[in-house]
Amino acid sequence: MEPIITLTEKCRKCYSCVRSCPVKAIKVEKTFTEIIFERCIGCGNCLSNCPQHAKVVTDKVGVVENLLAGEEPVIAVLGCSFPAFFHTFSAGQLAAGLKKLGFAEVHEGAAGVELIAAGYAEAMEKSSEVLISSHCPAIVDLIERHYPTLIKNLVRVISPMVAIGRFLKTAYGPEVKVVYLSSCIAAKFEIQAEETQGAIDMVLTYREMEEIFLKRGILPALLAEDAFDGLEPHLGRLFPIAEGTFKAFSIATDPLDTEIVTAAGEVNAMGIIKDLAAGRINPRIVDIRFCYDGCIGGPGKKSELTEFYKRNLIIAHFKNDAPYRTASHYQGEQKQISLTRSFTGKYVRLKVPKGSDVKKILHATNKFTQKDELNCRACGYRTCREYAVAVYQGLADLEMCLPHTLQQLVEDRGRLIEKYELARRELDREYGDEFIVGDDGGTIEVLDLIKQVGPTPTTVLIRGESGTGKELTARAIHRYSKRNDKPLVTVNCTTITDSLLESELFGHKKGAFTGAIIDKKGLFEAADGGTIFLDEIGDITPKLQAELLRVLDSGEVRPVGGTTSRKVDVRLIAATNKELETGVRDGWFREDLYYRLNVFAITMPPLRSRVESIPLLAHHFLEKARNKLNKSIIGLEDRAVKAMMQYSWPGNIREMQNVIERAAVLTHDEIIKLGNLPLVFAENYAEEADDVPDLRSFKLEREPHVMRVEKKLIQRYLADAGGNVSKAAQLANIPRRSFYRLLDKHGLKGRGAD
Ligand SMILES: Nc1ncnc2c1ncn2[C@@H]1O[C@H](COP(=O)(O)OP(=O)(O)OP(=O)(O)O)[C@@H](O)[C@H]1O
Repeated sequence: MEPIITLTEKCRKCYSCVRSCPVKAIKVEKTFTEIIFERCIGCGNCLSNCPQHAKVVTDKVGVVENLLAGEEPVIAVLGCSFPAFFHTFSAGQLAAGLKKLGFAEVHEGAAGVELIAAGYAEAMEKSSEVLISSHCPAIVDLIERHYPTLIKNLVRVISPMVAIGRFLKTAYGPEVKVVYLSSCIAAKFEIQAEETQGAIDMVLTYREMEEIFLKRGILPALLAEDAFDGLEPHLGRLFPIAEGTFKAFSIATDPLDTEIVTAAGEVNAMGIIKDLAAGRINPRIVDIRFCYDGCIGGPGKKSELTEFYKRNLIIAHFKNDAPYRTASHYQGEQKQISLTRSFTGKYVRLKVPKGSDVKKILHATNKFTQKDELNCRACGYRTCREYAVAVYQGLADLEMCLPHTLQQLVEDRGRLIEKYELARRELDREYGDEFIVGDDGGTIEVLDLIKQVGPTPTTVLIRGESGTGKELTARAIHRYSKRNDKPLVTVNCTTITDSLLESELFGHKKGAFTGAIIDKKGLFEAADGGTIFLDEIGDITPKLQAELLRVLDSGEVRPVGGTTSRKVDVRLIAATNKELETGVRDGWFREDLYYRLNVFAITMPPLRSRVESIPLLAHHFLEKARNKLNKSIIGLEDRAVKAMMQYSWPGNIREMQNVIERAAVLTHDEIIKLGNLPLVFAENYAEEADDVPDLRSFKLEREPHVMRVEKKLIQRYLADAGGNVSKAAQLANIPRRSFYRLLDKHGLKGRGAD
């Protein structure tokens, strides 16, 4: 099983892994991304950079627990960077904790560093080639899989981990199981490689080890120190820090030396590998580690600690004496173990696209000219061309191009709005007739104008507040015209973005702008022979105003990006709820276009000035709602109609249509009542309706009742007080003088104080 797996259900295709993978070993599937292991170098970038934690280390905790529960002895080897991870207790306490878990012995991987030091010294002495250190498994994989020409430069010596594994299996016996603890993910890949397998049985990250301690309730900080086993290392302990390799291998370095070079971290490592592959540099030896800060910065590191602090921890461990108890089988003359290894070219050639293939993919993501290639890197590739190649090779998909996807969204939105408008009009047509209802003076005047201008080719400007019936009027003009067997194309100038509107109206040529994948005809051409209705004309940009004027004057349209024009025969009807005269004065509307449009103007009166038509309109919309909702509603309550006549209708006829449809939905009766209308209708109505009783007559009616009750009360207080006025006033809790006044008012008499 591969050491890293993708939890496909967690992957959200954010492309973080694609962006962070230095060798583009991530394949984009339909709903998740996947590692291509033939290309993967095990650097762990995809693990550390996945915000969803969808890329995870394959769980080996259970496997190690099973080993510990088995018959064979299990040895733990601590990678050289362990002091920078397990820093809250001593090395001896860590050894005690591991033994408590059931490990037979605990060794330091630093001993493996010292086992291979001689191999490096020999290579330095004998080789005439540039040497590249081979202890970092990510670098070995990088060279084997991506820079095979550098294989000859790799030092033919095994890594410290493999060295200690081979040593233990020789000295202790082949039955022993060796578990290596490390911050390195690539080590998990290394133990599976053909050239190195068999030395180590399992690699666990420090984090996984921590998990086992927690699971088993072992707190090393509370344990007494125990001794390490095996060979006690010295300089090998410095191996995980920058330049530590040379120190551990006893190779003298100097900062001014260009012969002995160190590089750590992805950018530096990739840079130096490229330099070496291109033959730009020729040092004697290069020590390369893929992780920043060397092995103390591996993917399984303690990220809350700084590099400096971790360095200090490594140096402190180097200087301190950890307890050691070296068994006899590790002492004296060592059995010979093989420290050399070979390397294999594992380069997988991906299919190379032809120039035309790349071009096709670039076109599919709206890149027609060099300027369109933004090289924004949002897809994770350095250039649009590299990305196009990756798409060709199946490593990337078209959606990964962010500017293209955003553009696509804008266009889809425009198309959806257009479709919505069409559907809305279809519904209007289905559920309502096209007739203009109303018998008030304003409506009759509008109908007369429609009849007059309809049959002519004259441009018409329809003005009026929103919802007053401008579009309905435009449709009526078209119906009265000689073009009524040809299309009426309606365009709402505010629902389409400015940039799209020009191409929507006049069409565009392929490649005219990002997104213009094919030639497209405009709506003027679609309306040829018929009528175009431009709603909300006051909202178009000055640039479009100029183009529209040109089309009206010349009767020719020129597609965006085109060089030739085409004659069209289109009648224009425009509508606006804006004060175009103010626009001309303030400069946002062209004067010449204004005069060109204002040849024949029809102004739609607001509903509040068509009060006489409200009952007619109300019944018209009730009929429409009844059909639409399939409800048996026979009429409107008088009070509801009166309330509608008192209302000011800021949203005009459209508002009325909506109010009645809503009331038809709400009512449980066959009649729409005042209570079915929005509250504001009832509120207005209560204040102004004429069947509310007159307040003055109410007062007059009330008075005799009040007098009768008042007289009875006074008589009762007098009776209770035995006729004594002062006492009666006290019982009534009013001043004596007031009580006398009430006695007078009702013609009663009482006694003075006794
Ligand atoms: N006189 C009328 N008779 C019947 N229905 C009408 C009348 N006037 C408007 N309507 C209806 O009211 C609704 C709104 O009308 P329309 O869309 O024509 O208004 P508009 O002025 O173009 O609105 P906007 O400026 O918001 O686009 C439509 O459903 C229309 O059928």
